[in-house]
Amino acid sequence: MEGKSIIITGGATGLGKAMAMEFARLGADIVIASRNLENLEKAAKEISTFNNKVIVTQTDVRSPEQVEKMVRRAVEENGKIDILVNNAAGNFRVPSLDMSVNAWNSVVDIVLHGTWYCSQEVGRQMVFQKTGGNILNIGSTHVWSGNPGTAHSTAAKAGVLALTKTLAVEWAQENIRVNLIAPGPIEGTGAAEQLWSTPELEKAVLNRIPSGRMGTPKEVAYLASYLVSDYASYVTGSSFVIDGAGHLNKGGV
Ligand SMILES: CCCCCCCCCCC/C=C/C(=O)SCCNC(=O)CCNC(=O)[C@H](O)C(C)(C)COP(=O)(O)OP(=O)(O)OC[C@H]1O[C@@H](n2cnc3c(N)ncnc32)[C@H](O)[C@@H]1OP(=O)(O)O
Ligand SMILES: NC(=O)C1=CN([C@@H]2O[C@H](COP(=O)(O)OP(=O)(O)OC[C@H]3O[C@@H](n4cnc5c(N)ncnc54)[C@H](OP(=O)(O)O)[C@@H]3O)[C@@H](O)[C@H]2O)C=CC1
Repeated sequence: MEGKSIIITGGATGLGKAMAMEFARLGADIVIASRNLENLEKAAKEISTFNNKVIVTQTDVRSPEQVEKMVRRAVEENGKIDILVNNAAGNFRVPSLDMSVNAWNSVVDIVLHGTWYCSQEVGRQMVFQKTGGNILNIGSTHVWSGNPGTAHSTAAKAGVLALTKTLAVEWAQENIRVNLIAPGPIEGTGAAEQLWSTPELEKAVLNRIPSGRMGTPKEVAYLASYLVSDYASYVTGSSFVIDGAGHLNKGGV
């Protein structure tokens, strides 16, 4: 990945940070983008231990203007963009019947609209560069299994899956690959804080995973590294589940 310029939204924490660390270890220059500047700067220090260029940009992906600024900054600093990882997301548990309009909108805005704003802006830049490139979206297995309590996130991630397939077909002629990773529960992440913060919930989640454990951020980062690398040069429009067979487990008798 030497010389590659990579933007990772939500790159200061959880899976985003794990991907940023692994891509940096492999030689890439990294741009991490999210809202909390303190988190961004702390993560940048860790990522830069690999001696690469690490840029932070305080960006709310719900704002097309801020996304445009993020892309301009990445191009000014690195001269180009090779890879975008749409990882930023919001989620929390709330019964559908109690969910406020604002609660629905905040998650759909971050997950679906944010992914779209970033993809369109970066896609235009890649076409302008005439270099091709690739986009990796972070989805979720709950698109297929459903997940009571997170209707906003489930619906938005389903939109991201459909967008992945559509852009892969539309932008293949521009040599832009678009793929998706669908993780199941991964330990030590924002999802853990938001979705299984009590021992009871954690146990319920673990009980549904045939592999008997949650995934680790590094395991997701390794899959991401393959997908954004040239080893995956003929892979586009695909989604990759990484969940210890969790979404296949219907309980049995
Ligand atoms: C059995 C357990 C289930 C196991 C499942 C296993 C499968 C795993 C699948 C996981 C898939 C996806 C995972 C993830 O995406 S995890 C990402 C987690 N990280 C984050 O969420 C970090 C970022 N989050 C946030 O910034 C916030 O949580 C938020 C998304 C809310 C956005 O912040 P913002 O500042 O924009 O929003 P507000 O605070 O102003 O709130 C907006 C409205 O939303 C209402 N709200 C917020 N939190 C809750 C809550 N916990 N319950 C109910 N409603 C909530 C808030 O009240 C606002 O609405 P109102 O104005 O009407 O009050
Ligand atoms: N961990 C898991 O088990 C699973 C995770 N996923 C997906 O993996 C990805 C990473 O999740 P995870 O690491 O768990 O969670 P985190 O909470 O650690 O990461 C989410 C990141 O998104 C950023 N973010 C949230 N809202 C915005 C916004 N409006 N603009 C810019 N950045 C934003 C947050 O930073 P800030 O708040 O500072 O903006 C944060 O860094 C997400 O797409 C999630 O849906 C999917 C399935 C399972």
